[in-house]
This record gives sequence, structure tokens and C-alpha cells, in this order.
Amino acid sequence: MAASMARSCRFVSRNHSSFLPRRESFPESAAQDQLPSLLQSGAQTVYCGFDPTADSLHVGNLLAIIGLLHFRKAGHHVLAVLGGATAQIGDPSGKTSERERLSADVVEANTRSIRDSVQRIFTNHELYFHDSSRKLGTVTVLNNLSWYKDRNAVGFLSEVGRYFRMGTMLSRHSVQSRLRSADGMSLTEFTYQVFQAYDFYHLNQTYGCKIQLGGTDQLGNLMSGHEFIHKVSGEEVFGLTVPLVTSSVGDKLGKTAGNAMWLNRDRTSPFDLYQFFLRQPDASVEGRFLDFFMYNSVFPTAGAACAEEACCK
Ligand SMILES: N[C@@H](Cc1ccc(O)cc1)C(=O)O
Repeated sequence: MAASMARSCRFVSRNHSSFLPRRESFPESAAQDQLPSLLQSGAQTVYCGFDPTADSLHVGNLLAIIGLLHFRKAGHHVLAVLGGATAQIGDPSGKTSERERLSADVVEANTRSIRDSVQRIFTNHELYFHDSSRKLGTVTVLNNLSWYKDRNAVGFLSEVGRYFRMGTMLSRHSVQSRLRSADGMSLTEFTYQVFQAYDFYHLNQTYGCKIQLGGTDQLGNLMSGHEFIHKVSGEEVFGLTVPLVTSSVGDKLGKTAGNAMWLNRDRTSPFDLYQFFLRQPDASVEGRFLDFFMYNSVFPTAGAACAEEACCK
């Protein structure tokens, strides 16, 4: 992982017993030591999930994608999980109110569109890796609906639900902040962390995945997976968070925030996306954006490279 990304990332590991109780903060040193040695010990499988709540990814998803590209470039296996199931539940993390229910049809159409984008991003970047001896395949895109669609609620709650403690679930920041709001939170959203935790477990069992990447707002969900896997199999896994890309006044950028810069050109034109970055104040560019997006970037560094057919399609 490039140094600039690593400087901006945070690590989660079971040895941080201090994150188990109430607060979602943790000392980082033990995992910071263990994760680099795991990554140097051989190709690892890393995953990041994206809920298809719209038909395009947005700038807020970009750092996680870049993180996956860094892992890929370093020779690791990368899984992008599209939340065909979890988008129907609705992640309360970072949201101030309950999202409207999305129908299965809309989620399915969104999933198709995001699958295409993710595959296109990874395929195009493969062209810049310049090392044809490393044939790992590009990205494996999965839909978590595939492992929930044949499960029944009674079986899932009796097998999986019993590993989750109410106290820990209630202590998550995503839950606490909503319980304090006037509308509170539905049971559906409250259970979201169980699904994301189970996804991590499923990928750990099926693909040997030991690392999950997500934005800082995903910390509680990463911890749920980490704790669940440890309880069920005793295995040590890692969560890695990348910073949220915020506007110059510190607002989260994304669909819910209503100021999304989309990555699909039919939603936000390349010109508007370029203008978005150009308009950023110097302080955010120097303090954050250059660090996030450019230094040690996985993107082609010269404009000349971008002129190549495959890059900016
Ligand atoms: N909860 C994540 C998406 C996600 C979905 C399923 C997962 O297994 C992991 C992550 C988000 O909202 O950004």
C-alpha cells in the first residue's frame, strides 16, 4: 500500500481489547505491526463492499476503490462486494434518518450498473500495471444477495444472531446517534451490522479473505465482522479504514448528503468532475486531496497516459 494511503488509514485488530466496550476508538499499534507482515507474507484477499443504492458510485467511494487498486497493484486479490441484499436493509452508518425502502428491482438494476463501472475501472488499470507475468485476474465482483437469497430468517437468526450481543450492537456509533434522534431507528437498520459482519465471515470462509476496507464511517461494521469471525472461528482478521472525502466545509460527499459527484459520466460529466477538483480550496488540496489521490497514485501520472484510448473511456 502506498505510503500516502497508509498514512491516512487506520487499522483494527482483535488485540485492541479497548475497542470492544463502549467507544469506537482504538490504539493502532498492534494491528499496524501485524498487517504489514501479513501483506508481505504472500498474496492476501481484500474486500470492500458497496451498497447499490444508486446506479453509480460517487466521489465518496473513490478512496476505497483506490485502496483496492493499491492492493491489486501490489499483487493481492481483490473482491468488490455489491450489496444486493444489504442495500435493501439500509446502512444507518453516517445517516441522520432512515433511508426510503428500495425495491428489489431498483437494487438489481443499480447492481448491474455499478458492477460494470467497477469492472471497467479495474480492467483499464490493469493496462497500467505493465507486468504481464502477474496474471491474477482483475477484480472479483460479488453480490451478497447470492448468499442470502436461499437463507431463511429463522435459520439465520438461530445460527448467526446468537453471536451478537445487544450491548455491543447498541454501543455502535451508527446506532447511538440515531437512537438520540426523534425518529429513532427501525429493527431492519439496526440489524445491518449483522449482515455486514456475516459477509466478512462468508468471504473469510470462502475466499480466505482476512482484510476488509471501508470508509471511516464503516468502523462499527468492520468491528462487528472482526468480532464475529473471532468468536466463530478464532481467526484474526483486519479492518482498514480510509478517510471520508469531505467538501471544503467538512460535509460528507455522497448521495445522502445530496451533493454527490458521481463517477458515471452520464450523471456527472467529466468536465463537472474536473471542475469539482479544480474548485477545491488550496488548503484542502494541500492538506488532504493530494495525499489521498495523487502521491503514489495508482492513476497514470502523465496527461499523455490519459490520452490513451482505454484510460478515460
Ligand atoms: N455498508 C457499506 C457497504 C457494504 C455492504 C456490504 C458489505 O459486506 C460491506 C460493505 C456502505 O454503506 O458503504
